[in-house]
Amino acid sequence: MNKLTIATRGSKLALWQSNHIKAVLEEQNPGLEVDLNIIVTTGDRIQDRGLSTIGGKGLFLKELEEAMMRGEAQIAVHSLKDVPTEMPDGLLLAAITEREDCRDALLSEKYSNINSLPKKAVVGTSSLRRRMQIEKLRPDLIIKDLRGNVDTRIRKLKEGEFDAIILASAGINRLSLLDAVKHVYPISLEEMIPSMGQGALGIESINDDEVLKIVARLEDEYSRIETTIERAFVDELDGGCQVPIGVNASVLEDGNISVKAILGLPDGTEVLSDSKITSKKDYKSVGRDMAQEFIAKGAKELLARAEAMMGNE
Ligand SMILES: NCc1[nH]cc(CCC(=O)O)c1CC(=O)O
Repeated sequence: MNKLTIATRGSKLALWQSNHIKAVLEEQNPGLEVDLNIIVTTGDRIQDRGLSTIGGKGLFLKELEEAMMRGEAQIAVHSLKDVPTEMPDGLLLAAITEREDCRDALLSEKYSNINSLPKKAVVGTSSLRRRMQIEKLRPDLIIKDLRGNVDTRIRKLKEGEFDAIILASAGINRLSLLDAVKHVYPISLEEMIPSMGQGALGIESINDDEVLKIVARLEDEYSRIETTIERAFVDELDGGCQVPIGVNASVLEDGNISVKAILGLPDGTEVLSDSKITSKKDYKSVGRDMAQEFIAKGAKELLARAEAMMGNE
């Protein structure tokens, strides 16, 4: 094989990620030429409504997957957190890369962390998961919807529409935006649990031995273990990426795994959360087991109520 095409969205972050994988693949496979096929997805086109109100899974993937099915690309590079837990027939989540910082970050021109935000400060996020957790920490803040790609969100912060916004650290680091905003505060996992897969790239591939062999070298063992737990948890709860669920698994220095999860109402008034340390040998079952414990405590009912609230927003 001497040529491989990556289907990619055209946002700065998507292009950075795809170009990064292109560079790694070309380095690992001398003689291989990798090119990008840039495609506009439904998620990119719909900018006026909160994505959480549109519903539907995989809004950022559909057109990329269709291009792969038509043979116009062999792989797609995604932020793993945007990849639904169920893959379409014929396509595989062939590799999961080493994680960037998986935490969320608070960005502000005025305040250096969550505690120093004054009462009624306006915080921007369109993520129900982030909203739920910031409301739980600081019910006195005002949360306002914030859509758009990373650049747009930072511009709106700088224009003064918000006192602070929340973004994924991974996106900020990849786009070298640490200096674009005065304060970038990484929110600890104790304060805010990230989304499943946050910080990792998922390489989606056609089911072709030659392609799979090339892609397999992008795989990171710990990243696969951690995100397998996170994705199993969300899958068992039937949640997509637009639901208020935070879940994180982290392999610790001693080889055990710390797992934390939270879900509830987007206004933070009712949440279920849990954290545990588990052995690495249980990684295939721990996500589903933990989800079942949440379900026994009423998680499904809570998520149904969360969904009903979203519809009314
Ligand atoms: N929701 C969009 C999205 N998908 C992936 C990232 C960041 C990169 C990552 O988490 O891997 C972002 C931006 C954000 O949430 O701030």
